[in-house]
Amino acid sequence: MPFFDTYDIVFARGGTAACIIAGRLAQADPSLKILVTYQAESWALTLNLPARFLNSLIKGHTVSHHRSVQSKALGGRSVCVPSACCVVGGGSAVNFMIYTRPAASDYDDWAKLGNPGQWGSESLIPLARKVETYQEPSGNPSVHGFSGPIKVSKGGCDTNIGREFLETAAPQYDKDREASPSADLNDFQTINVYAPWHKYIDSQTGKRSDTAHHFLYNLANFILDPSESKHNVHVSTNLRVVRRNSRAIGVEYVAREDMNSEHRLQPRMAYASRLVVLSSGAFGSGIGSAKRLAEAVDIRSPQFVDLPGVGENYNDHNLCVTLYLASEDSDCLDAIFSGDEEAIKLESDHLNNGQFRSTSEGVARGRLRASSTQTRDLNCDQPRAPEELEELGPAFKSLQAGCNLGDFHNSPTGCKTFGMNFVTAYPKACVWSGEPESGGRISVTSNLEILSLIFFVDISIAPLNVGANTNSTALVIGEKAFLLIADDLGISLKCTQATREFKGPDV
Ligand SMILES: Cc1cc2nc3c(=O)[nH]c(=O)nc-3n(C[C@H](O)[C@H](O)[C@H](O)COP(=O)(O)OP(=O)(O)OC[C@H]3O[C@@H](n4cnc5c(N)ncnc54)[C@H](O)[C@@H]3O)c2cc1C
Repeated sequence: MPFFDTYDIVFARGGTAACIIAGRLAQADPSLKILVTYQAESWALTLNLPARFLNSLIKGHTVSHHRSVQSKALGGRSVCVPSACCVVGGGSAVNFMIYTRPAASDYDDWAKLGNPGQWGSESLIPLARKVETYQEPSGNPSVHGFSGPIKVSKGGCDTNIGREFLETAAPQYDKDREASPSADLNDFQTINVYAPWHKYIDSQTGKRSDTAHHFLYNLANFILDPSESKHNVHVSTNLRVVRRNSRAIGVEYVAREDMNSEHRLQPRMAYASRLVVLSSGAFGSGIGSAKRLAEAVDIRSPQFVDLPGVGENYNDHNLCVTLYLASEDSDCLDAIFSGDEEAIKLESDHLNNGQFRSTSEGVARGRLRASSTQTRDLNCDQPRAPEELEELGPAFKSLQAGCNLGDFHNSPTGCKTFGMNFVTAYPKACVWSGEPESGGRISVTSNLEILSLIFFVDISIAPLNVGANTNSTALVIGEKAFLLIADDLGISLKCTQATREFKGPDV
């Protein structure tokens, strides 16, 4: 016999964007009963030591690996695309913490696609400021925020290897571009400069700054244990969105406390009286073309909406990592990556501040389709136009030149370069194609007893990929969605509820 609970708002999965929305809603109206569901037992609690960011990737507990079909453009190889999986805070809890924002024109392109006034840079840059505390006193206040929950800093220290790169790469080997330790690559305008990358790291605590810690765990009315009913914001494990006829009515889940009890794996039903928010990142949303999903081997669950464009314009972003021999005294993370406990202890508070330039973004395209509940058909092959590859060429070359300098750190075997791809989005206007003016909202209001809306909010609603890493855009989407949802539900934006520094069992 299942248990039943009724909440005002139920989140199916809680990644970067979802934690912002849940946290802001709880702050705006502390009486709201909110449930955030996610799968399995991974909390962001123990993932906030920056220097160990590769651990979450390697272990595979918090990241799923999607392998593409073999691609001619990659010489017959396939790429492996990691994606946050089964962790509260999603990508913000497991990603590489690199703070890169897109050009303002990227957001303006979204507006031009039929979303005027709501999704251009004029509306979104204030939200990018709102979400952050930029811990550089020299930061330009027209583009950076100084009182938001997410902390951005240099990560604690400059490295000798990064300094040397800046001192030699541009002046000697890439005379077309400047190098400046103080240039701001994240002012939505600056391009073509060598400068340090900032990180989502709090310079005061030395810890990762993720949305789980700064929007959920620190809420005064948040608890880990939903059986303490006086609290209003809960997180629970293992879920399945349940629908009745054409409506989402809530989420079926297995509660944390049931995992080890006699009720083990007994499903509970969490009804949503006002809203279900589906926020599963680029690989998890489960929406798309009805025809394609019907073709998939074992996907039998009925669809809420038929959105044929979804998945057909997958964009990845490329990151070129150049390997070279460095002198023994270089600051690096090798000891930490190889598990040296002493080095881990020493470095526990700070991620070294690597400084390198990434190549152009968003050049590989393809498609991403569910082929069963377990597998996805990820194809990164088409169209990878020759002119796009040409764009990458000079970037590869200048990276190689910059890293293979006789007077810098010479590699006797020559420089080896390899490409890495990380998940960003499959951004063919999956939600906006239906209702551009509604900005990410799909209304399923017919004959409702309980639920009025289901809201899809994550990086996959971006109608075009951005020329940057995507966490900053997921943060902005979260802030924007909060405003839209609050407006829909008639929630006042006046914040009344206190937040606190999270004092949980972290590292
Ligand atoms: C390894 C890695 C490194 C990255 N590095 C950077 C970086 O340095 N800088 C940057 O700006 N961006 C980076 N990103 C990208 C950035 O983290 C994402 O763009 C951002 O997190 C997207 O937010 P979202 O809210 O759309 O979805 P997510 O944060 O991905 O949240 C989706 C949620 O759905 C859940 N979920 C999805 N599918 C399933 C499933 N099948 N079962 C159970 N749960 C599921 C996940 O647990 C997660 O909580 C990185 C991403 C990865 C994976």
